[in-house]
Amino acid sequence: MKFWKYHVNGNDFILLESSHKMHPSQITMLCDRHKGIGADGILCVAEEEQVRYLHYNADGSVANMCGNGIRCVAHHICTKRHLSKIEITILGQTYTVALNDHIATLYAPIPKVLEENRYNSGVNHLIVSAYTQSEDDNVDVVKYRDDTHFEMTTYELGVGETLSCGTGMIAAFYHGVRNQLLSHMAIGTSKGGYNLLYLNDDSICLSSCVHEVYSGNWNERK
Ligand SMILES: N[C@H](CCC[C@H](N)C(=O)O)C(=O)O
Repeated sequence: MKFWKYHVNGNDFILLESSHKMHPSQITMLCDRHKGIGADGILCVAEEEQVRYLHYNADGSVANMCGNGIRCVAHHICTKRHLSKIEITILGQTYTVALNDHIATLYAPIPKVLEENRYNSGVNHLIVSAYTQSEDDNVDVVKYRDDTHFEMTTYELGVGETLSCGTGMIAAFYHGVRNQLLSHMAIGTSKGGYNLLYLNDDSICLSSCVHEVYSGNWNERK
């Protein structure tokens, strides 16, 4: 089966044009960085009139949303269909992504505030200043540098530490704005690179470069 390898700021994915459910053992094998292709997750894209996709974490679990993965899907489809904007559905929720050259902008709804430092920006994020373990949340260790800059390290459910996280960026940015630590536009940096974030009346824009690294054939073994 043909696959494409994508990343946004080092959060990397194997993209498959397939609507078949995958078995966890196939997922862990493909995401294995020594014995497989190697990735933080798999994006299974069903190309109907409305583009839908499923996001699998490297451990085989399903993620409800991924701010970086959805921008890789958008890049893939927009490039193929010569579009500059697309709507993509993941588990019944539809998001808009715009593509300008290789820069993808996700228009995400304002995160739900679950607790003072817990948000749902598609998936749950706990915003902390020093690492704490959580079974139910992605954990973002955030340092707010000044009112337009913050730095973040994310420990993701189903993956572990990643080089960047889109929904984490959105949650950390919104937390910063709510607590008067950030203005309505900021740059969020993680080990893998940076995003530009902007707060509108009813959405948060998240912009960064998407990279298609290579494509190849996966030899499915029985
Ligand atoms: N890397 C993703 C988040 C995936 C979250 C996932 N690991 C989970 O909650 O299961 C992002 O860019 O938003």
